[in-house]
Amino acid sequence: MSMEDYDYLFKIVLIGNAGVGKTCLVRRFTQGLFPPGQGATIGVDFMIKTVEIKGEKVKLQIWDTAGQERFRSITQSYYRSANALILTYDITCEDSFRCLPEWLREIEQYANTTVVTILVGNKIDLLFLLSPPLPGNKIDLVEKREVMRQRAEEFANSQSMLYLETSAKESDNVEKLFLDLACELIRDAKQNTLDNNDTANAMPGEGKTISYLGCCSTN
Ligand SMILES: Nc1nc2c(ncn2[C@@H]2O[C@H](COP(=O)(O)OP(=O)(O)OP(=O)(O)O)[C@@H](O)[C@H]2O)c(=O)[nH]1
Repeated sequence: MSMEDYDYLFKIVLIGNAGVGKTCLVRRFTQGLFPPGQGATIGVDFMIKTVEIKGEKVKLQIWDTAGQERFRSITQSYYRSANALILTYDITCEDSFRCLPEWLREIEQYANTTVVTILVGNKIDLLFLLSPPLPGNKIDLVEKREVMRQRAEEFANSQSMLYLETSAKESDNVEKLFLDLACELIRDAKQNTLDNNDTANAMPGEGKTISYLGCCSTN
């Protein structure tokens, strides 16, 4: 691959429980669609999208991993070279939130110390579900959310992660998710060049912490 097509190349890996919407987030961002009847990912899959940020071409290599436990040993091997991880859960599924500490242990064990991690609560379009109204009744609004935003934000803060809520279905915050990550990675890369410190080749070690990331729009 020639360096001429882009200024930066970053590898982003999506992880999280099965069915939380990782594939749909990737498809929405890379292809602009919400795939109907999306089947479970087998092993890993990847897509590429090049974006332009402040006049610089950024090539994003996006790896979508299977959430199912039986693929864990395959997917773990993709953590190491990731520049960023998108840890995804489903805001309408408490179970997918409760598994987050388990995912964080995986990150600590397999990812690079310099990896940028963002927590994403997906499916915000399911916040309210319109149940079919009975004749003469008012339309019912049903709260589908099982994980309150504040709780998720507090968890993300405690783990020094950014937090974002998305809908792959309605396209809410999906562009923002990937573009903010790209901005953060560019900033890190520039900082590393300044420090003359090639963290891209850093080896994972014991007792890692997850690096804090600020967000493009806030700086
Ligand atoms: N309402 C709603 N449904 C979604 C959204 N994102 C994904 N889904 C649905 O959730 C189901 C699982 O989506 P996937 O993208 O396959 O989930 P995944 O996390 O990639 O699952 P694995 O590949 O098994 O790890 C599918 O039925 C999607 O249509 C969303 O933003 N809103």
